[in-house]
Amino acid sequence: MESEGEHYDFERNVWDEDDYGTLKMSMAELKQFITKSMVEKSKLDACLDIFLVELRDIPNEADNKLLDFSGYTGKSNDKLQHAASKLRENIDTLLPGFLELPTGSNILENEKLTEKLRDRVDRLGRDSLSKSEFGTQSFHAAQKSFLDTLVSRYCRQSSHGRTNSEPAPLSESAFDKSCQQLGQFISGEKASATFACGGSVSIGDNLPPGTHDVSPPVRISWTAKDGSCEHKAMLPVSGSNQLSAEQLAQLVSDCEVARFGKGEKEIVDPEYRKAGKLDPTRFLSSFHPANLQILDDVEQLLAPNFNSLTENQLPFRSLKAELYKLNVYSGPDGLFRKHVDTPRSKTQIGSLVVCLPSAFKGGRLTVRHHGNVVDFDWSARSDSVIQWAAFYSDCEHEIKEVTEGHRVTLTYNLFVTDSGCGSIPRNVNIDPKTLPLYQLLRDLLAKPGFMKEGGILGVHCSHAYPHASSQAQELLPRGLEGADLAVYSVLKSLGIDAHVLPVLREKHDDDLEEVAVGDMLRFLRDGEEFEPTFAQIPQILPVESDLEKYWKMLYLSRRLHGTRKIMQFAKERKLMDPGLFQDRKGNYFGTELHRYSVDQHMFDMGEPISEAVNRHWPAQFIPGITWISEPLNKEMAFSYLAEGNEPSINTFYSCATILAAVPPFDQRQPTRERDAGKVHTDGE
Ligand SMILES: O=C(O)CCC(=O)C(=O)O
Ligand SMILES: [Fe+2]
Repeated sequence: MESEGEHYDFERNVWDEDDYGTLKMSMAELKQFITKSMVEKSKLDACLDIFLVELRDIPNEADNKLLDFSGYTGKSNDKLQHAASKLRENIDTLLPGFLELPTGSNILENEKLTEKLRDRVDRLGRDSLSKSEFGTQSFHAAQKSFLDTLVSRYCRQSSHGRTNSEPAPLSESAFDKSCQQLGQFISGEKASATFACGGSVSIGDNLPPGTHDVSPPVRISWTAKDGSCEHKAMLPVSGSNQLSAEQLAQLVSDCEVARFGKGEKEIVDPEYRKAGKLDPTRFLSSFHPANLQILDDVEQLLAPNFNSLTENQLPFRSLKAELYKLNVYSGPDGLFRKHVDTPRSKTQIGSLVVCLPSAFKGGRLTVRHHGNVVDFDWSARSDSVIQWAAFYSDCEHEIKEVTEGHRVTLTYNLFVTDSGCGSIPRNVNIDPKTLPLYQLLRDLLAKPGFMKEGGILGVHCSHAYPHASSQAQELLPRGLEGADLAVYSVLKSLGIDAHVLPVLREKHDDDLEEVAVGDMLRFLRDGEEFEPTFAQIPQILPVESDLEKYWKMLYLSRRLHGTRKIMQFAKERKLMDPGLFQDRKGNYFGTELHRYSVDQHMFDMGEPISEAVNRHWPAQFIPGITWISEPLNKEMAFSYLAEGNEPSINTFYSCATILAAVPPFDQRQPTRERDAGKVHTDGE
């Protein structure tokens, strides 16, 4: 590592204390030169790849020697010539003047071009040119979506006459502030992103045993006020059923006046709380939140186990709900003003309110936490579904006036218990719109300046998951917890393509960086031109027939060597905002949640990381990510034996991330108000 004050010695390609006069070129010129050179290289490679894919499908007598043109005879030769003329046309389109060929001459006899073709074949590796793989390599949906986002951002930024690196219209500081705000919201033990959540369950008759997401009508029985007899009611009250309407009225009249705690005392004050109550000693209900997975959902979101995991283990924790009261808030003026519930014990973490199906108007529940607000307005569907909300104990909340009907709720105190049994991940029934994060993200995406041309948002998972285990594919994203679950389901509900993917923790390619930065520094000092070097991950992209798009895909998936060092150099010499190179910085993401593997073969110690990644851990390089949280929980990704002075084991680690492809502003879905509904977090 270089410390402050050290400098780079051009001649010896090392950093030392010597100083080095004035620079002939600026960082901006360096960047421009590199971009131009990489763009040209990508354009040429795009033309060559498209040609090679065509060539591969033409029968050739010179077995497998793709570039031995004498092996193509008869019809094959016709096809070859056709492919060649297309190659020529493509090169003339993308790189006019490059070929310097007289019209009519044969492009395949051009030395410069055949050399480039041979280089390209070598680079791709002869194996990958074998029929089955080259050009048709199956591409994961996630990779495709991120590549598309990158390409579209690149096109839109260049067509607006700005360079890639200039800040988007939202000023850089405003953008950073938004991201910071988002980051604070989702990290930390009691992240604001998850202070409350809610959902709904529909009602059905004659359900098969084992139904978890639909509830039968709810039966309630209670003792009369004077204890003389038992009454029963069924909710919802069906329209024409006079009898059940009377039963509901009976329930309301059998309630006692609800009190509330003020200091040490429990008092009655209809200005502050106007409601009826039944204590659990007086009633029974057929409803239990555990039967409908409500408790599991709440547990996954509000009570994940923080930082208490050993590697590769499933989190165990459990949430218990204790029935506290049945309450009725009736029109025209039932209400409960702002208050915080009194925790019943140290292990209580929150409250659960379940609103039984009974028609009413008004009665909105508002929950607040550190300046964030979530509303639960249940009136619209109050007659037909069960609706619920859960929130942390320290949240202030209130119920606005019920203007008509009866708002019947069951309230529960939520406790955490030390151990439970590991739960199998499943679909979550929480409505993302009820999550505090929903509003924040929706508002952010509604700003034209926020990622105006689209972009990629990266969030490191804040909980530990066995993301490199053999069960990882089944576990995630369904088993996401707390803030991670909130981020993922809110993004999805806002129409943003999000995926849980591993990101490689990198060791630096110091040798490569050193050589590459030497070239860059010589350019700065003397204006000496050079060929930028880069890593290519994945080695082969699916060859696009859309030439424009394909070369851009190649360009953006190439990682420039020397980026890290040149940024450091610029920073030390205060040359300019090293952010100019920021958009070339990026990370390697697994194409899916790979299972940890060990390769028994011996490899060269000094081999570039990209080679190891291409061989062991199918990945994609994604530059210019906007990270909004720090990496926390790493797991081993892959290991291999490396041959150096002594053989050693080289291990790479990865972290689980949620990666989101944010479309450009004009392509974002306007957020329609949707019904509170089920969110599938199983991928689609
Ligand atoms: O019914 C509700 O929505 C909340 C009730 C409540 O806040 C309470 O009982 O403490
Ligand atoms: Fe309350």
